[in-house]
Amino acid sequence: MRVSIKAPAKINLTLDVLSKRPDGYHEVEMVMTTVDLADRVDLTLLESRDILIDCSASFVPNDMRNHAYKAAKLLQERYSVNKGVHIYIDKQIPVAAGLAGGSSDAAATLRGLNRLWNLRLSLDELALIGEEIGSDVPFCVYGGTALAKGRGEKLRHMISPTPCWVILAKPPIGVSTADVYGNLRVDQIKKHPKTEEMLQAISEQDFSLMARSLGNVLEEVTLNRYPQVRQIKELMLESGADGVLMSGSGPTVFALVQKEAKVHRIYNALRGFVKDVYAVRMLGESEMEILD
Ligand SMILES: C[C@](O)(CO)[C@H](O)COP(=O)(O)OP(=O)(O)OC[C@H]1O[C@@H](n2ccc(N)nc2=O)[C@H](O)[C@@H]1O
Ligand SMILES: Nc1ncnc2c1ncn2[C@@H]1O[C@H](COP(=O)(O)OP(=O)(O)OP(=O)(O)O)[C@@H](O)[C@H]1O
Repeated sequence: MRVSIKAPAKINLTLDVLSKRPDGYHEVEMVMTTVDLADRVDLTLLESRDILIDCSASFVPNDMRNHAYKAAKLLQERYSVNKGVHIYIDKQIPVAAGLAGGSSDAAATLRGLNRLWNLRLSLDELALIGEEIGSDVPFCVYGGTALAKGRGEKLRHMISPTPCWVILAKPPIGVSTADVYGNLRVDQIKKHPKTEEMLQAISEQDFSLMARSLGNVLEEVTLNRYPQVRQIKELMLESGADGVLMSGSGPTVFALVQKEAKVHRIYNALRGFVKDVYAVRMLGESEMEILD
């Protein structure tokens, strides 16, 4: 028996940091949404309790360090499951990019194993388990669009933003999320994003307000360290993007574009500069489908 699950990337439309917590995490307030750039996670039932993992990208760990492996192990132990699984990840989302690729693979594994192992858990129960793997995993369990608080696990689900194009460009550097948060001085943040305006833009389906309300306090940390990220932002804006922002801790930068006619121009301008460029659509929650 086998199930295949779509594991989409996320972008942060806003990312604000409110304080540093005693546990080392940061209290955040951020608006996240899924986009149509996705890994595929194939789960094949094993009659033994083995958890085996393979990935199409050789540089992704294929052992207990993989977030999908952690998800399977946690579920198996928590619910005393006497079956196992072979996990295959067809990697399409760039790694260590600020797009939550590993978190989405873990979330897809939770959703898929819920079916494969017949656990009958709710999405809320899966999200609680996801919290133990990483701060972005609960959001990835549901997908769609949400306001996230706490360390990222407290979610308020929202309708999807008005449809638009998202052009993603990743420079050839990997960024550690822990390093970026570690280099942020919360008391010295110059400009906090206007989260309320972003929420209004989404609920009123106002594209131009959404493009104007983009903001991410981690951007300054990564931009100062990696000038290529700033260059990509400038190139996107010069080529006609309606709004531009770094996603998560970076280094991926995304452009929001309403008119399809502009997409090719921006895509081509970026391809002359970096290899990893994608033009995709935002995803609604109904598209978080199991493939077979
Ligand atoms: C940057 C974002 O991707 C935006 O969505 C998330 O805030 C990070 O989510 P993530 O990669 O799932 O993060 P985790 O795996 O939970 O944490 C990685 C590291 O990032 C830092 N971290 C993460 C989340 C948070 N709210 N505060 C933090 O300070 C911590 O140092 C932590 O050790
Ligand atoms: N299934 C997986 N896919 C990608 N990376 C994984 C996976 N499992 C573990 N990792 C490890 O996690 C690290 C971060 O990868 P990932 O692609 O999830 O980062 P990210 O997109 O920056 O995440 P986030 O946006 O949540 O901070 C990588 O260095 C990789 O070694």
